[in-house]
Amino acid sequence: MKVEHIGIAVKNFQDANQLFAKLLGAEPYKEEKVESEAVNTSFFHVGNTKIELLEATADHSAIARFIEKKGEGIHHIAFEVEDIVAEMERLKAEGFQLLNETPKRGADNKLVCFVHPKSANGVLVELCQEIKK
Ligand SMILES: CC[C@H](C(=O)O)C(=O)SCCNC(=O)CCNC(=O)[C@H](O)C(C)(C)COP(=O)(O)OP(=O)(O)OC[C@H]1O[C@@H](n2cnc3c(N)ncnc32)[C@H](O)[C@@H]1OP(=O)(O)O
Ligand SMILES: [Co+2]
Repeated sequence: MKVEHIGIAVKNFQDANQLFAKLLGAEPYKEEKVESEAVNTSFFHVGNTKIELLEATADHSAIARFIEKKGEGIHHIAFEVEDIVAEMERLKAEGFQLLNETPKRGADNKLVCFVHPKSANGVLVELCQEIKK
């Protein structure tokens, strides 16, 4: 398992993209709107992992609610898994609370599932499996 990306909740997508481009010395390799999560996302390569910036596109978005409560900042840690269904079964059996019954389509060509922060010491965890072409 490796850290696939670190998700950061931001209020202003353009400003945040410019700031992280300066910080990392590189432009994002991808920008993608994900309607199902009501977010705009951008991705930066950082070594063998990534930074994902997330801006809410609607008030009901998880990112909007997070920023309202906690302000901008680190939102989640995503782990890359080979078989997301098997990992979901394993975590369920270990007593972790999953936030979706089946994998759902995420950004950057992934199937994703989330683990409730209450099950993970206050950290929102995302599992990601690459969708093979
Ligand atoms: C586009 C896909 C992309 C990808 O990589 O593919 C993404 O990463 S999308 C990311 C945005 N989508 C999600 O986060 C979906 C999963 N999240 C959720 O279902 C909710 O955000 C949830 C359940 C984690 C929290 O929901 P909500 O904010 O409505 O509930 P509460 O405010 O009552 O929160 C409950 C409890 O959890 C704490 N909390 C909330 N968010 C986080 C967080 N990101 N990290 C840590 N803790 C979090 C919140 O403070 C509450 O704790 P309490 O002690 O009761 O205050
Ligand atoms: Co993510």
